[in-house]
Amino acid sequence: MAPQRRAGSRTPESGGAGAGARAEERRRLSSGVKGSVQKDSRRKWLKVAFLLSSAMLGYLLSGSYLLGEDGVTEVLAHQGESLQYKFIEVPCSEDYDSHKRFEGCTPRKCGRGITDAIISREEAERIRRIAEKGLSLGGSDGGASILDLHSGALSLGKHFVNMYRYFSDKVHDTFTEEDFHLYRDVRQRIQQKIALTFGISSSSMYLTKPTFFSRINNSEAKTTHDEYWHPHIDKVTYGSFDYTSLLYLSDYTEDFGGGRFVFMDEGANRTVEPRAGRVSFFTSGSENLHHVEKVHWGTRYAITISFTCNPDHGIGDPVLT
Ligand SMILES: O=C(O)CCC(=O)C(=O)O
Ligand SMILES: [Fe+2]
Repeated sequence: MAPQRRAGSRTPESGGAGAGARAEERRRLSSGVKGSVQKDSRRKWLKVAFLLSSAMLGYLLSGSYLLGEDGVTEVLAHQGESLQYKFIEVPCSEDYDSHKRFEGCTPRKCGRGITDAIISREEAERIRRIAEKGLSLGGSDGGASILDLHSGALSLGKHFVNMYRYFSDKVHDTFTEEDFHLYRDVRQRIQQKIALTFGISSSSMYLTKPTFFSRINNSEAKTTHDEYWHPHIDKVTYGSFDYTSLLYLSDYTEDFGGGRFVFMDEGANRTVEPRAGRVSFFTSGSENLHHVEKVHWGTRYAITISFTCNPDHGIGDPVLT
């Protein structure tokens, strides 16, 4: 080591006064060695700490976890991955206690599921075309337009119209029976997946309203109906919902930027990146508080299909009227 080499070159003495000098030199050498050992071990620890923190940062930035302003952001489903099935159980909130309970349907098990395996990309594209056709009749002045095939509600400027009445002459040229069959088929498959996941009978749950296509772009909001980004609880917002499902009809980062779905948990945001054909479903109480990020560019299409346990709040599949 450099200090020893330097000291060694300066120790030619022997015996007498030289002994004291050597003792002094040994002490100096020994303290030099100790100092250098200490420095060495400090360096080693610094290296270990650096490697550990780099590994941690790498992990956090690897795409599954990111540190955001509100703590940790975890991606539950990346747009680029095809997910067979993923389920995350969360404790049920007490929200269901303040409503009439329907044993065998009202959630006892709560959580979130995501699957890319029950609706194909081709089917998603066909459904998206239904949305495009319908919404081409109207559309909001702001960034969020909806079309509800059941009630006929369609965004038009700053309001809604009943498409079946307002565009009665055009509706039959716009949609086909096949479109409505596809909706029913998709609704049934999602309903079965939800029933299987939560251990309930598919026949104990009913489609409920509103059930709607959404089209979102980055136009400035003109009315509160355009403000889709607020955190909310579906059971509070929509009343009858017990199980919410979302079928995505376009792709995050390919068709639009922003617009991820975010579960807002204490200390963590958990996101679902939209992917055409991806179904995300969850129990509708406050255990699944969520919001949609603002869309920065492009156009985002999705459809909300939800279910209730209360037969009085059930609706039939949309029909071409
Ligand atoms: O489009 C989405 O991802 C979510 C929409 C939503 O939260 C809702 O319809 O209640
Ligand atoms: Fe919602």
